Amino acid sequence: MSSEAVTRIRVGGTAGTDPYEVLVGRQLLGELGGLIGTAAKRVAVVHPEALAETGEALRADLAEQGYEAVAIQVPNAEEAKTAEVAAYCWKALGQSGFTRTDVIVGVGGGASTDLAGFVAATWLRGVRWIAVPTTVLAMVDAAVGGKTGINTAEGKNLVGAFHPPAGVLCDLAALDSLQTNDYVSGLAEVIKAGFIADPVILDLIEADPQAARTPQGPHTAELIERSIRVKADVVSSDLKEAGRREILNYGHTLGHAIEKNERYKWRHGAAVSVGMHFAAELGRLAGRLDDATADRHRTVLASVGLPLHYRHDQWPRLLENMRVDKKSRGDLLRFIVLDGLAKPTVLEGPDPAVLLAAYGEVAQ
Ligand SMILES: NC(=O)c1ccc[n+]([C@@H]2O[C@H](COP(=O)([O-])OP(=O)(O)OC[C@H]3O[C@@H](n4cnc5c(N)ncnc54)[C@H](O)[C@@H]3O)[C@@H](O)[C@H]2O)c1
Ligand SMILES: O=C(O)C(=O)C[C@@H](O)[C@H](O)[C@H](O)COP(=O)(O)O
Ligand SMILES: [Zn+2]
Repeated sequence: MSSEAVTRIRVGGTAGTDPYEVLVGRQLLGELGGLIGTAAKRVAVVHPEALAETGEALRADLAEQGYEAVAIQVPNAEEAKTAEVAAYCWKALGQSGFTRTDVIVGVGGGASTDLAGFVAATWLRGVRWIAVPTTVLAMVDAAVGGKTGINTAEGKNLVGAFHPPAGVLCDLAALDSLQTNDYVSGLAEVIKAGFIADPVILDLIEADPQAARTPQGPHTAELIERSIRVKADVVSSDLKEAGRREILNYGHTLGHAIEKNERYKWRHGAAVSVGMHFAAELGRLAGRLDDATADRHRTVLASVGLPLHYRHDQWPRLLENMRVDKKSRGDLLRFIVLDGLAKPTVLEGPDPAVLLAAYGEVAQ
């Protein structure tokens, strides 16, 4: 992809939802004014501490364009996804007289865009918002599809709303300042998209895993765009997770349980990586998944430096945590597993002995 090229990926527009575009390229912030539109008087830029300069530059730019622009700085990472931080944002909006025609811009990683989207979904029962994701994970997954939310003491993303953005601007230049572990964490969702829908993603990573770990890798834009297309396709057909959208939860049942167990100090992608390893072993032991595809999980995840294992003594706590997973129905645990490469399906109420055996492969 040349530095000038912009890829536009359409999302939604079905079943009464408004369509929007995900733009992938460089120097995309010129698109922001058009997305905000002329009805808005005020714009709130929600950004994490790590992007204080970016947030302020955006605010100043919007102010120059004539908007009453405020920057709302929130904590980095999962510390932003709390009721207290949401309340802080509501207060800032209230104090600036934010009305239904005004617009929120959520800048940052998935934690920031989840929070900003949730604040947009709840303020005045829903205002327009635009996502400016700045991590791989937020570009390929969190900022697309309208799942917004925060965590509670009882679990991950337990409070939230489906509230799609009006547009998503993925400026690849933002990735240059990411720490390596944050970059790599995002690759877990890229690899997820590979296993559930687009195996070319896996081929591209396997061709040069070291290059895939950096924004300078030759396939960065293609990996990001392919993953976005997977997500866009799924959420366009099932925005509110009535069925098919559950496949995007591959690896997340155990992954979210690990995140809660670690008090959200692990990156989401790292936990999902262990969760995908577990889901692969579960699929294998349930007689669904062939050995080669199950083994491929270990090799491709490990090749980019993602974790495969978790503490052996934690199974009872993880099992407890998994009960509040959103795919659970009553006491029935439900997992996404693969029937084969790119053939995701639901495994309902697996035998507890099979679950334990699958965890045995992951435990260390
Ligand atoms: N809504 C969804 O559909 C969806 C999908 C996947 C994940 N998520 C959520 O996304 C979150 C994880 O997102 P993440 O992996 O982006 O982590 P993150 O948002 O926690 O960001 C990681 C760290 O990088 C910093 N950062 C962000 N952009 C930066 C940049 N360009 N340069 C330097 N530092 C930067 C952040 O401030 C943070 O400290 C989790 O809360 C997860 O639940 C949501
Ligand atoms: O968009 C979805 O749907 C997903 O499941 C994508 C996941 O990567 C993401 O982590 C999502 O936030 C998990 O949703 P949850 O409903 O299990 O909280
Ligand atoms: Zn995820």
